[in-house]
Amino acid sequence: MTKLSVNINKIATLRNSRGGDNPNVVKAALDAERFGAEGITVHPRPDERHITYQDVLDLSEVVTTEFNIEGYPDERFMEIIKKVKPAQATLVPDPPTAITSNAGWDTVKHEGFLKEICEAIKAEGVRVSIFVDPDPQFVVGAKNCGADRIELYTEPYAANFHKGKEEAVSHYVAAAAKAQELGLGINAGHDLDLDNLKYLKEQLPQLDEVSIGHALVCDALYMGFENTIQLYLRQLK
Ligand SMILES: CC(=O)[C@@H](O)[C@H](O)COP(=O)(O)O
Ligand SMILES: NCC(=O)COP(=O)(O)O
Repeated sequence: MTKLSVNINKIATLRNSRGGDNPNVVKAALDAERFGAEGITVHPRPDERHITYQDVLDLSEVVTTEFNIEGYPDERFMEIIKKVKPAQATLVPDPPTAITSNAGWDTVKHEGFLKEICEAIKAEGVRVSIFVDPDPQFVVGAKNCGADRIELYTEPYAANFHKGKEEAVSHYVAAAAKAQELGLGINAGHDLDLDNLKYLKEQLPQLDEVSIGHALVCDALYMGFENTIQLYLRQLK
């Protein structure tokens, strides 16, 4: 079974745009869970452009499905992971100025750093997922770093889906096979949507979790939050 983790970053983007508390991210998370979401994902970035560190603390008090906190493992990220102890921490290599996540880790080059981070997070009883491009060498590297799971960076899949879905998904099939061989859990995320999700799931039936935010929130503007979450869940059945 592949779980749908709803990333609520963009709810916070809308809230921050007016400086108030509407929409309220805690309400959005609770509603998402009520509508069927099997996890809540947030990505507190150093500039707090959307999810703030206070949001993370507030959400940790109420989220009852899997809470997944994504981010670059700097001091502040590690501090919040140790304080909140979410179900999962997903390590992303984003520099502070990145407009969004645009690559996975080079887990070979950064093995020493990531190994220390994985050890520290796992010591807190938190599952560690490392965000990687669909390259078997980086999957092996994630295993060597001590990760429990990988998260396959699916922007290239989404970008090429309409040009040729078979070719676009082929790298992910190979990377997922390597992960399964190594006993790593398999997550996926970034730019997944109602067009490309079902095929990814069909080709990667062993997916543990997809985390989806931007397209889902955009779809919800037209189709409603509850209906949209139900539509995404149906792509995973
Ligand atoms: C790691 C990942 O792909 C998502 O968390 C992405 O980083 C979303 O971040 P933004 O919502 O800031 O675009
Ligand atoms: N890890 C991916 C994520 O949480 C959401 O990415 P996106 O759907 O906002 O592109």
